[in-house]
Amino acid sequence: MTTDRTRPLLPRQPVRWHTGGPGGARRLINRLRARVAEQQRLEAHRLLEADMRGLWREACTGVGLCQYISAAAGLTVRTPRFGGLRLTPTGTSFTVELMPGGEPTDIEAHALRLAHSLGFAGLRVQPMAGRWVRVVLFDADPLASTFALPHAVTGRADDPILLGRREDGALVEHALASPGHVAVQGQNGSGKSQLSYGLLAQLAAAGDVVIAGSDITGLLLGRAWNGTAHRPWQITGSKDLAAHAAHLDRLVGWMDDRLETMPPRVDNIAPTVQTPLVLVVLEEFPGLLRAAQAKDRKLAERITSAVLRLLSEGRKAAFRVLMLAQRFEANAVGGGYARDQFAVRLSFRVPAESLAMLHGDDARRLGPEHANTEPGIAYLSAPGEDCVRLRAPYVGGYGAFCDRIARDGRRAA
Ligand SMILES: Nc1ncnc2c1ncn2[C@@H]1O[C@H](COP(=O)(O)OP(=O)(O)OP(=O)(O)O)[C@@H](O)[C@H]1O
Repeated sequence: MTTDRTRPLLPRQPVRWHTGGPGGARRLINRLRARVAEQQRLEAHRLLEADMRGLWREACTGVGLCQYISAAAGLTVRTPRFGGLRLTPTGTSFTVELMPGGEPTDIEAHALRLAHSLGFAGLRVQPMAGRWVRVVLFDADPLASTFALPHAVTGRADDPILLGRREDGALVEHALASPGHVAVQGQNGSGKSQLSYGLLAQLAAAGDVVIAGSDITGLLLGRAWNGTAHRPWQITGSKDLAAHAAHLDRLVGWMDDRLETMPPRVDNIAPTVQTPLVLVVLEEFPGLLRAAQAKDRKLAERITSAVLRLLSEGRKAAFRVLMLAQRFEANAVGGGYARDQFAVRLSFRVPAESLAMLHGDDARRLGPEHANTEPGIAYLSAPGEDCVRLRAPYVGGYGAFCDRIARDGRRAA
């Protein structure tokens, strides 16, 4: 038997790598390089994660999203716990455990300032299982790019029309037949007209919708609608304000007829071709009221009371109001009661105070940033949509709107 001790000493052989020839050597080197690259990537990820964890903690403390805990060693700060960082080709996100008693809205409330502290343009919070949420970071505002209104039109009042696109890319729609008047506010050049062009262009062809209303500017309603079935129900211009009051009275009369002739056991008229949904558009309504007040106080009261009646009783009679104003101050739109009647509320760029006025105190935190937002970006509050930020579709210039109405506007029978 040969043991190690008895085995004859052989000359030392050089170590040989079994690489399978020159091609095999290249493969091996490539594998080693890939492994080194992967280790470097993991190390870089670990360092970035540690940086982000530190920044998150500092940012949360900075905005007051923290709890101070008194321990034997002194005062410590607790912030929502950073979990893991995820880097994908589509973006950066990380998980966070909410603090005891915390809600995702606590993070949303400071979204912009937290995102800026982390070096990003914005963030969104996605609830996960249990107390965990995912914080998704944006390099650029997802609503920064314009999107064109598709060429589709709705055929019926209960078909949804497009209001805009949310930050996550989902489309926000609204069926006019669903109960609820629509309020739109925004400073000059903030995007009210574009939104209105889009809404009216989508509805212009519907057989069971009449687009009526008052427009002192004569741009949204009026000339563009010549030859359509809608035009006789529209009044424009600022010369004859009494005509606006008379026209609104006429619409109230139409509503009253419907309420009086409501079939038994029915308390809500469903729009049909015979009893169409009447969309009463009030373009720059505070301007109409101001002009009427300057002329004759009684005229302003008459206009206010007609609009109040349309707002408070219109829903049952298939009347909906779309009111546009720079600011929805109570005294500018016919009082706080009038303002309360709007279920769907959209705010383009407005001062922070105006945002809270239309969307409630919860919207106050969004005010400073929204006061400088780009044209076309709005906050929407509606049943099922709690102060959602969206981008309204872009129709094009005024000419493009006129072309759409000329092409799609329902013709008089
Ligand atoms: N949804 C949008 N997408 C892209 N650009 C928009 C959008 N809305 C508005 N804009 C840009 O902003 C400009 C002003 O918009 P718009 O005329 O709708 O504002 P407005 O609030 O109606 O202003 P005013 O009260 O002066 O009539 C448009 O000409 C367009 O360039």
